[in-house]
Amino acid sequence: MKTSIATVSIAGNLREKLAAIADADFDGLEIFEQDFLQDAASPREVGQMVRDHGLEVMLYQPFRDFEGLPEPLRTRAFDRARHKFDLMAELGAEQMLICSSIHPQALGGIDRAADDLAELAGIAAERGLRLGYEALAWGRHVNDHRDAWEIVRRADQPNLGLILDSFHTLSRKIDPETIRRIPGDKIFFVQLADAPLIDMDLLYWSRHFRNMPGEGDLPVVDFMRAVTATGYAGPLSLEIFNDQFRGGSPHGIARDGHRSLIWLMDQVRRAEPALTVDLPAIPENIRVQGVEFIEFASNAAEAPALEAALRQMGFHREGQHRNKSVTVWKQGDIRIVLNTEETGFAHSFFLNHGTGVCDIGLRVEDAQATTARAAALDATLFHQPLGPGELDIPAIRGVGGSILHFIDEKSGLDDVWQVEFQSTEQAAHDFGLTRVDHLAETMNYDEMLSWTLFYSSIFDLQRLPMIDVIDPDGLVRSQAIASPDGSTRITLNGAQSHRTLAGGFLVDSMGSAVQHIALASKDIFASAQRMASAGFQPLPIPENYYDDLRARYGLDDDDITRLRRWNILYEADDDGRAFLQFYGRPLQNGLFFEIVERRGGYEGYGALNAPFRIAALKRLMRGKAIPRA
Ligand SMILES: O=C(O)c1ccc(O)c(O)c1
Ligand SMILES: [Mg+2]
Repeated sequence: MKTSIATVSIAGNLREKLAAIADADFDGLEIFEQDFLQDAASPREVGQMVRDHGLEVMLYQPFRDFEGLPEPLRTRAFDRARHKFDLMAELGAEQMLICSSIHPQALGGIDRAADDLAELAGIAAERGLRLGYEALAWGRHVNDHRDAWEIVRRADQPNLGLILDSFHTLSRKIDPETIRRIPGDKIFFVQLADAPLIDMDLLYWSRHFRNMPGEGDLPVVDFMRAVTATGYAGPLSLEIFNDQFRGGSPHGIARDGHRSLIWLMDQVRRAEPALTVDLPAIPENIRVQGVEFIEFASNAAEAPALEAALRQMGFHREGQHRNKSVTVWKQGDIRIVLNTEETGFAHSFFLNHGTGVCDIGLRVEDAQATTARAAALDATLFHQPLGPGELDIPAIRGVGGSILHFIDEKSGLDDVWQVEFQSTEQAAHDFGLTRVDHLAETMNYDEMLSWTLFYSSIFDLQRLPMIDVIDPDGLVRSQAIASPDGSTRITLNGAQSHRTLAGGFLVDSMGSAVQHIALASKDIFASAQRMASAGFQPLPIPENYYDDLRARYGLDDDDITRLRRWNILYEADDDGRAFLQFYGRPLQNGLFFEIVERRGGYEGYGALNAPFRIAALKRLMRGKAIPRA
């Protein structure tokens, strides 16, 4: 499989783009005219720069407003094309994209367009160049790949073919199955882009909101299945116009793009096994069976506050690491690891971010298969020297400088608690907390798509619709991803301003990701009561909230009294499913715990309650001197 990306898709000047594209392992690129005109180097030098990076110029684009023009515009359009052909020769580009005309004077007619393109193809053939014709979704006369194909077919020139772009086809809801009828060798180039489903003007949508395959809502897998079925064997090229990407990290965006293409073709192969996909075999999306552990990095001065908070929530110190200053705290199926080592990864995390979650252990069926898939999807494997008797647990780098470890039963990695730890305390009691319900990770808004793609391409984690969380000082967008059985849930919260609670956390923790940890209770009222008697102080929720709640759900006085008594927030749907939650007070760096109970399989996360929670936290934090849990 040959991969390519249009220079327009990433930030930076042309040289930065080339470096990032080469680094991300693409085979080639589409040179966008603008990128190249802005560079000081001559076309010949630019061509050499591309080849010096080990890349190939796979397409020169775009050539606009060519077909269907009346004279004298028609002659001028041919002159313009000749000039571009000269330039392409210098650049070493053999193929040009012609997009369907939007010229106000362009005349319609399939044969007229076919005649113009056939004549131009003749001129291009003398120079050994190929032309590809693409239907823009907003083209004046041609805006459907079926019409573009009919024009190419009638023009009947060996060096004239069709260019398909998933955005133009899918944004107009044209059935991608229609592509299967086109001969693969007449498709000269394939451009890929996804996009979120937003009802807006096609041109505006295309120029600002495209994103990588798998980051949006368009049926890009169906599109590529149809393309693959034609026998098309040319490059797969990303052409992403996106406002955030233009200002993002060139390397990060290029890596995401490469990842998205591998994800896409892996999905194509799984959806339609009869197709031939030129991609090495990789394990399928990894099913996550839950969170095995959450590891905090801390130090001797800060750890006691966290230990006190754990005790107040009903955890006991179950084990002490045999070689290291690491303890494990347990309740139900929840394990929280506290690492106060003065060397190694956790320590460097602590130095960078302060006390925070440096490592998450996920339960999987096969840890080796997990890192194999992650590596194939361009994730970075993580290793650290092992101490005596320690297990080699596969790991990769995750969000916010943290690590993801993979624990399986198959290779005995789930024995780590017996092998590496000495048992210290027996459970005297528990407060009814059973498992990790979800982890809430905070990031800059601009990084959300990237981390969503990271999780959903490697794992079998599905995106729920994105929601807006209203912070009094700005908007936070929240993207939940969850395993199909709900055993693993992560919310990715994108902060657009440092004045939001989430944004403030990013500043204070120097970009740490896990801002809060939600633990599931089997009976939230019982847990709240027992935690309170152990000294746990919940986040106080104001009276107004409960007045509103009574009206919203028609709850009776007893219900309201009980909820208010324990500062529990409530959300429900029309089918009687409900979500109950309360929060602890922020610990070091603003990290906090949440206790939740899901009734009847409720799938949400309390979005309606989030503004109340945020306001309450901000009131507390403004009062400074945050009581330590
Ligand atoms: O937005 C545009 O003008 C434009 C240009 C060239 C393309 O290949 C495309 O898909 C869109
Ligand atoms: Mg295109």
